Amino acid sequence: MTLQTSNTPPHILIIPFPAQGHMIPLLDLTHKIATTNKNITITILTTPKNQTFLTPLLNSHPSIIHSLILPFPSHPLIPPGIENAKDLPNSVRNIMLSLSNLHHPIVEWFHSNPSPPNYIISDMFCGWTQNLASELNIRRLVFSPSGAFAFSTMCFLWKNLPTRENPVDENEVVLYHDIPNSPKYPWWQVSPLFRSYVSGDTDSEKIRDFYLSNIQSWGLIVNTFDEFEKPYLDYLKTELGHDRVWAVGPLLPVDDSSTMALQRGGSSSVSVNDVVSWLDQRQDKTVVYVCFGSLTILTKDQTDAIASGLLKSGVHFIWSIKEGVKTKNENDEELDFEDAVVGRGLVIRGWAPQVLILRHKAVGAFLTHCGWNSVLESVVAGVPCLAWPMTADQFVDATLLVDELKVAKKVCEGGQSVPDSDELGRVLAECIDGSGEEMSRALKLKQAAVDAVREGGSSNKDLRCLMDQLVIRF
Ligand SMILES: O=c1ccn([C@@H]2O[C@H](COP(=O)(O)OP(=O)(O)O[C@H]3O[C@H](CO)[C@@H](O)[C@H](O)[C@H]3O)[C@@H](O)[C@H]2O)c(=O)[nH]1
Repeated sequence: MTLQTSNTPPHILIIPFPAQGHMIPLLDLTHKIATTNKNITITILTTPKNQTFLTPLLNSHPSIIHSLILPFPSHPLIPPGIENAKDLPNSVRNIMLSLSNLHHPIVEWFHSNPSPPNYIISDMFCGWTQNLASELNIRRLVFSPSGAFAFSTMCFLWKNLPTRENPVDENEVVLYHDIPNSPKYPWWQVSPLFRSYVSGDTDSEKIRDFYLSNIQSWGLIVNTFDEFEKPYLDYLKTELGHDRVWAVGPLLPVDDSSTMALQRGGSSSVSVNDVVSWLDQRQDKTVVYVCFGSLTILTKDQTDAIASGLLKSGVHFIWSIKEGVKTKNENDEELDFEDAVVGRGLVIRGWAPQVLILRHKAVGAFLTHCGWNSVLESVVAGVPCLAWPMTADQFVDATLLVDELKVAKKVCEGGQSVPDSDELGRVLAECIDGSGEEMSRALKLKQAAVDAVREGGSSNKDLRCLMDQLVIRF
């Protein structure tokens, strides 16, 4: 590829995927890039309903970062007004397909721009931007909000297209034979995006093309760090056939009182001061934080089992949950769960200030679905996890935490599974009694994460190396 050259500093077009677990880390990366090189110009592509998520970033870097707002392309299966997976969690695949129709509007914008971008950095769910970058004669870097292990499994699946011998056996094992440690998972734990692939189907082939395009991208930026996932980062370099793989994580704001930290992915639905003062009244490492990310919708049975497990455990807890939870008192009368646990539990309906909660010294464990951002946030906080992987990359993430690094215990698995509330209550009580070895390992891992992003640390070096490449190559 012969690139256009210019004397002006580079201009980067950032294309996030509209789901909180994807937008949050890419916006964190954008913040880091803008902080590292103040001569750069950055444009972030968004659609009208997602633009508010950019506000803290635009306010922090008004002369560097700008937004490009394009209408959300309609899709027959996405109701009008829905532009973010958080509002329709099962729509991720359709949103991927729909967003690819932004190709032409972006080409038009590019050609009308006096200083158009020299690079695209786009989410791994926006594989269509690889063709876009080729057409514009610029380079694309794919951003993985998932870890290197998870990204490796996705490359493997879409390249090799493993199938089942018995097409109705959900337990048939998929062996990722060339990935380090030769991991294997039953079919039902394989990415649903891959499981929905039907050879020859137009949309399925588009999704496959998106993933194969990720593999062809000029560079790969992963929200992870060397000490956490080195074998998988090395594997990716071999697999992609080049060294332009940068591990720049954990991409978390360092200062938790900054607006960037407090408004990650949305404003808290409760007063942050109230949450902090509630936590301040608890002893160190006695509170369990419960949250399953931005997309999980628990069934009633799951919600009831968690509520009952929390009641039986006797632990202090914060539970961030979308739906309301009911329970019964000793007279068998129904009441709001939050009213039944006053003094012991805080129920946050909506959006919780997760990073701030995890970093509070009162928090001793995190019951999580193992979404990659939650994983990194717990690692940075030094909080051991109780893992309940449900879907997507979460089984792979749980393997890393539970089996490889041993900083978590598995309590349940599967998006439809319902834990036994007695057992859950017992594990919840045990996890904060100080007897587990997970805590000391979690503290060591925390140190490694903190060191990675420190001046001279592996992620800090990778970020600088990435920035140098962007400036020099341009
Ligand atoms: O009340 C809440 C709930 C969530 N969060 C934040 O939202 C993000 C959630 O991200 P993550 O933990 O990764 O979960 P998901 O939202 O489920 O993320 C999707 O995207 C991730 C990155 O690819 C994948 O690892 C997950 O499996 C996938 O479900 C985290 O930063 C949380 O701190 C809050 O701040 N408050």
